[in-house]
Amino acid sequence: MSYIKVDSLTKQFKSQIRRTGSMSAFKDFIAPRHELKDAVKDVSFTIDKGEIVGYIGPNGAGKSTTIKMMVGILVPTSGSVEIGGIVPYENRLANSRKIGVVFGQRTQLWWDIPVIETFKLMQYIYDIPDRQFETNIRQFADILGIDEFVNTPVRQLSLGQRMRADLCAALLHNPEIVYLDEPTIGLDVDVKERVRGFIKEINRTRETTVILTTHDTADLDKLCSRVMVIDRGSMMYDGELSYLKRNYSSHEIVTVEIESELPERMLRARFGSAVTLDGRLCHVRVDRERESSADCIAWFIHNSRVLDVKIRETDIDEVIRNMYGTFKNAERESEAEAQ
Ligand SMILES: Nc1ncnc2c1ncn2[C@@H]1O[C@H](COP(=O)(O)OP(=O)(O)OP(=O)(O)O)[C@@H](O)[C@H]1O
Repeated sequence: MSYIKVDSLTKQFKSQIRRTGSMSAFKDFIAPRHELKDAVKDVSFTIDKGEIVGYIGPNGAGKSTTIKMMVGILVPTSGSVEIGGIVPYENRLANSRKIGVVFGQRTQLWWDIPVIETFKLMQYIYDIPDRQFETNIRQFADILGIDEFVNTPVRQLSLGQRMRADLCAALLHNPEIVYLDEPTIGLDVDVKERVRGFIKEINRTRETTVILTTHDTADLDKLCSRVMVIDRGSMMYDGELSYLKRNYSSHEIVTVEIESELPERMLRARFGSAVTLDGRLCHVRVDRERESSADCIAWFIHNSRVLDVKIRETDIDEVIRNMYGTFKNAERESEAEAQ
């Protein structure tokens, strides 16, 4: 049976319509006009216990609004949410014991006190037994490497240190679900890896359900096999990440390091403007409709001594743009057929 059930969820916000023309500001002040906008429109999905699901979409798509209804901060205009038998916005206290939340751009830690004191406050608020508290701190400190700054006041932490402390704080009470909003934004590569490793480990060992919003393709690759894509409030896709990438990723960037530089003329003759040169590094934008990365690499191997090869896939925002473009074209075609 599904652990999270979201059914026909809709949230409308009232926003003011601004007039234009003479005296518009005055008219807006005297007689404001409003309209209702759907931030989330008829969204339905279910999630099983222990799943890691990526919830992705462009800015303003409706991700945070959905999450806010799932954590109980916002009440839906219509539709429903049920999490482990609890309706979050009707029973916020019971729901808050089940969930942990991390927002990459904000912190829930107390700014002026050392990290460990913040953790102790969490222990008090959630009434965490000493043994659980100590075991968790030890385990989280090991994976996240927080020992070195656990006595430092939060305001003196770097972004990467703060994010690790935030993750730790959000999981001390053993929540059944964690909502992670851009947990790796702005972090360096090592810290990103630590954070991803931690999320994976918590999911594997504790069966914690993870709902992750991110614009970082690597987060999705490393953590989620299932993604839900929302755009303009509506669910566009719910399924395998691999399917999405296979079908809507238009290109890859192949970077080849060669032992000695090739003549630019020769590279242009083969790849045209798709190649960018950076000394012995050649970056080629491979259009997947026209050729494969393997063909591109084979050409370099044939014409030079190749030292290293890296392939970078299309980022997730572009995948979504491509998907959205395909849907729009299909819509236009079916409208044309109907006429
Ligand atoms: N309190 C509010 N009042 C009015 N409109 C709002 C409110 N909160 C969100 N919106 C609008 O609802 C839409 C969805 O916003 P939401 O924050 O859910 O998007 P998002 O997908 O989380 O975007 P981002 O990736 O930028 O965080 C946007 O058009 C936003 O302007």
